[in-house]
Amino acid sequence: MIVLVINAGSSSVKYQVIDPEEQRSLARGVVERIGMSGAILTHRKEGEKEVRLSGEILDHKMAIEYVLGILLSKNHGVIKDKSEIDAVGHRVVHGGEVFSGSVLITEEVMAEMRRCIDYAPLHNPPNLKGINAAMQLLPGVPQVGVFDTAFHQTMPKHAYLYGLPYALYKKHGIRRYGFHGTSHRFVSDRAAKMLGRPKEELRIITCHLGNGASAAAIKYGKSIDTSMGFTPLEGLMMGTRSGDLDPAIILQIMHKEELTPNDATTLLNKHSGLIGVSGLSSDMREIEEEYETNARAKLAHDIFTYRLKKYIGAYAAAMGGVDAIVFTGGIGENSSLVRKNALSELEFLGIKLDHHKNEEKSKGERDISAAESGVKVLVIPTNEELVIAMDTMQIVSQLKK
Ligand SMILES: Nc1ncnc2c1ncn2[C@@H]1O[C@H](COP(=O)(O)OP(=O)(O)O)[C@@H](O)[C@H]1O
Ligand SMILES: CC(=O)OP(=O)(O)O
Ligand SMILES: [Mg+2]
Repeated sequence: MIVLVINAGSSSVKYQVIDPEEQRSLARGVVERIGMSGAILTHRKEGEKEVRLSGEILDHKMAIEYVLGILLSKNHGVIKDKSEIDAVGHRVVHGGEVFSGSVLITEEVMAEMRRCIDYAPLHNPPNLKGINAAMQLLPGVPQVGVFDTAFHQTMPKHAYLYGLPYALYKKHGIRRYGFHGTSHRFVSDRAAKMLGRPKEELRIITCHLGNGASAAAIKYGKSIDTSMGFTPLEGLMMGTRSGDLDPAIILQIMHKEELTPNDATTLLNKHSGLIGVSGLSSDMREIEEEYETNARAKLAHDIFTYRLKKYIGAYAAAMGGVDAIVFTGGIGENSSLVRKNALSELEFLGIKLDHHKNEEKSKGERDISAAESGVKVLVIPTNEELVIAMDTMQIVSQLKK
């Protein structure tokens, strides 16, 4: 089986061609600068060198057309005919309260997704554009939606409601939804497998640390709390997003700096976090390069890890204990300094790193806890695209029955 996985953002489309039966990726890439001058397609066929093409790509449909073109091409392609694509799996960021699992995309599902636009005005419209484009370009091919919010639909009410008038929840759906669910689900399942224990027995804290970052408390296989909220802005500090702050600050800076709601949204989402504090970069690698020499880079890093530590403590409390902590995402998988600082002085919770293992530059799944640690500390590379392809395969094979 061949599944095309699509993650459509506002000006980019990431894609991957996956054989879910073999759990193998055949090709992957990204189209960037859609609708701007000088769009770029970066494509890599498995086992080959990356290629870059540029052109004018006006919209998401053209982007996916371009992608299909390269997938069919003689030199860099992986299929001979469009009909070899059995299904398309789409990342959809916001599924509201309607979607607690992946679904076959129908007209009704599309209508529900459109209703969720209000909740995720930055994310859902491009996701829908990607779906519409794929439907037009691959007519008759089943399309599946996999939601960032779905895995967190198991949170209890006391975890997902804010201390706001209850009517706002009823009227406008104001509540915590949580995101990165596909990743939290995948790495918590992998963690249980690594530990050789059923997930129904385990309390796991998963830390997805990429450009966006979130932590989740997974108790006995279910998400019971997570740090992102109504939108992906809440919780941990991120590359360009503030994470938690006193909401009164927003009103105050809008007033003092004469900002419109749009300006404030941009300030909090694009100019805050690591880049805002350091004035240097949103990229953790660049922050770490100057950790010893640049006080603001160190400060940004320290805020990042201090806040992560606080969430780990909070989620251990929320679950009445913790059996494993998982680090994933570009930062979680690669930064030994983030892992070391976030877990420092947590011995009282039974958490003890093996510093040698933490520093090892290996890729892949690994246990980096000390032998005597009561809590396992695991590094597990995430693979959201594989999960999307697997869910897509499962839903499509049920269709055939
Ligand atoms: N070796 C490394 N050390 C520290 N940070 C790293 C390393 N490699 C990648 N990162 C960081 O990972 C982040 C990107 O994570 P990734 O999961 O790829 O992002 P996205 O959320 O866009 O998928 C960046 O901040 C990058 O600096
Ligand atoms: C929902 C979200 O924050 O996604 P990303 O990490 O891809 O920005
Ligand atoms: Mg990622």
